[in-house]
Amino acid sequence: MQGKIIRGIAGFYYVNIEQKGIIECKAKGIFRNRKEKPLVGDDVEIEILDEEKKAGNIITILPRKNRLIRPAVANVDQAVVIFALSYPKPNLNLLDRFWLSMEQQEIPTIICFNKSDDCPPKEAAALAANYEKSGITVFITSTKTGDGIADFRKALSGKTTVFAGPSGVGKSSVMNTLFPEAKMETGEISEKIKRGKHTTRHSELFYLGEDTYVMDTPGFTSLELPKIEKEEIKDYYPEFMEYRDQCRFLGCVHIHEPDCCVKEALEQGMISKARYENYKQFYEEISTRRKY
Ligand SMILES: Nc1nc2c(ncn2[C@@H]2O[C@H](COP(=O)(O)OP(=O)(O)OP(=O)(O)O)[C@@H](O)[C@H]2O)c(=O)[nH]1
Ligand SMILES: [Zn+2]
Repeated sequence: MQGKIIRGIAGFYYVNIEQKGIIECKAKGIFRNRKEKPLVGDDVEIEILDEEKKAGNIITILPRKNRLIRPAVANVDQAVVIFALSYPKPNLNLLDRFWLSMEQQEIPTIICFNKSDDCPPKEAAALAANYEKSGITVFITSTKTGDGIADFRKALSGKTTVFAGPSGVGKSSVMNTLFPEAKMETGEISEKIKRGKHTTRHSELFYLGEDTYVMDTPGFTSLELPKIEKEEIKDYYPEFMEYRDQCRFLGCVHIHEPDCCVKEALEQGMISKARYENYKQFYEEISTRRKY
């Protein structure tokens, strides 16, 4: 029987089986011998030992698509970074950092700007456009009015998604609004998520029905840039792509070089100034970091 590990505590792994529920499993000795440790998010093959007690054994870990270190989770389909449109004011530098860090790990990332009820629609649309121009998917939502929730929900359906965002942007509210039935099934999802966040360090997936899983990560206020070369950062900016072959220098990083088409596009307003300024800052940050 096949399922997914949703949490692991003290040698027990809790495996969710579609239509059947959660089975408490032990990992058989073979894994310990091979130093192969099951991870939250792993798809596993299990055998049921006791139907009534819902107890079983993990027999095989199916091949992992990917794994994140922080939070520790396997088989992530995508990440969602949530910011509020009003309060706390969106920190776009942090947003771009997060996006860069996820993309570098090959995890597709989408953006959710919440609290649209508290922001002039024009302002929200302009902000979203900066990212959409770069080929990034943006959802604008409000848990107060329900704006954008149905579309956002579709984007999560059937996937395993890691949520991240600073404290107070409405992560718990969004999850509760997206999946009210999960709230009923699992008790207070927001309470559970909060508890997981503040009192324990282990990661936990929440099953929201129909092969849909989410994981909340602790609200972050800063984020170290991933370990990449400064010359590589530009490759994570899809909006630079169409210009890069036109720059005078091969391998132009679009900062100090003459005849740089990215800088020209910036001056003509084709590229978001905020995104570019963050790019420059990341470049400089990595340059100085490499001196140490
Ligand atoms: N105006 C407005 N307020 C919202 C919206 N969504 C959430 N809030 C409010 O924002 C505050 C924070 O919401 P939470 O859901 O607790 O935010 P969180 O991101 O989970 O916060 P942490 O648990 O601290 O990480 C609460 O007072 C919510 O009522 C929204 O769409 N519009
Ligand atoms: Zn250039």
